[in-house]
Amino acid sequence: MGISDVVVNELKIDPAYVLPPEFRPKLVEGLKELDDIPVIDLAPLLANDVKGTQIIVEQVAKACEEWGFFQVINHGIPIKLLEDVEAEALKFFSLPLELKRKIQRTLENPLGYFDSELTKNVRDWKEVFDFVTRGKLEYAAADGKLNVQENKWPENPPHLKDACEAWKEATLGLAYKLLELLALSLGLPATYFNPVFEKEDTNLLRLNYYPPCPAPDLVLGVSRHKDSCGLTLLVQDEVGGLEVRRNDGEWIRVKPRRDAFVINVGDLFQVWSNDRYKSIEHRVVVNEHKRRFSVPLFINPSYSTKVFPIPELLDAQHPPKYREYMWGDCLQSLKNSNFKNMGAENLQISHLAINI
Ligand SMILES: O=C(O)CCC(=O)C(=O)O
Ligand SMILES: [Fe+2]
Repeated sequence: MGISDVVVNELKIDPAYVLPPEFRPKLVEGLKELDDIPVIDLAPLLANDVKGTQIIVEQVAKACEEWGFFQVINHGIPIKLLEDVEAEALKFFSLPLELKRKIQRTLENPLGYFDSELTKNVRDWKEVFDFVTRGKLEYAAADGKLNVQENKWPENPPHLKDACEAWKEATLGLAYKLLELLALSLGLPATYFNPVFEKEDTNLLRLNYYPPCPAPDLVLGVSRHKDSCGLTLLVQDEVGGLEVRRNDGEWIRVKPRRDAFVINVGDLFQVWSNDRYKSIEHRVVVNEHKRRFSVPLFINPSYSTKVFPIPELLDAQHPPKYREYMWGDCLQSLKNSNFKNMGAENLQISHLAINI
């Protein structure tokens, strides 16, 4: 029995949470807070200032090339909407487990409450509540059968749904503005991505609740991963814990800002941009004393969307680096691997890379 096993036993932590030593977080020491991810001020965009918006587009391009992550401020979304979501979420996550499990995620329907998500086959120190922004997911499975997965709202607290719906409306508006900035930053027409996301999107909104943890050096709130989606818009509370892997391999803590959204491009933008933009690994460190909340919105296309490098960005010097894949396959693989240990990685875009 190793030292960490003794600690795990003494702390009575389920070993399913405990990371292999090479993936454990370094706490405090080694934290590079000075080198923070870029912060982009959206005020000129909201004021329809054309010149100012052009500067934002350039900032977005640079941030996506260098970091894959940035924060936006002056985004126009009232903080009150977030406070309402957090207050209702706290009421929900404080309920006894058996009540929360009434709307538990299942293999058939991945929406609702879940406290046993796996990332990289290790259990995350978190509880989540998931819902899709369309109210339900509807798609034809591989055998042609129609699959319908409806949102599951708890009876208690009664206002969770209203608070989440108001948040959803506001953040979807911001997401569409960001998609336009991303299109422009790649030299494409502003509305290039709209058709991909307007029809039958599979957007997911998640409430992440990270309880205090007696052994934050042995576990993670979310293990290292890349978001397979198009775009993630995330708000976090003041506790902090989100870490982003810089291109030299160093983990950088994102300084929490109440007035900001943390934005990252997911795997879809890496493939569409043919590697110009990178989907970056990130993880969540938990806190011994404080609980933490975060609310990510994952912007996803329709189930049947075919994903491949954008032809306008390719030429003889820039041949495609990825084979085409269907977004729905990715979604399915992710759903299964989050739910149980498949003994292998879920579908990654690196599996689709063309070796040039
Ligand atoms: O809680 C956070 O800050 C990040 C969560 C995350 O990366 C995810 O849910 O994909
Ligand atoms: Fe993530």
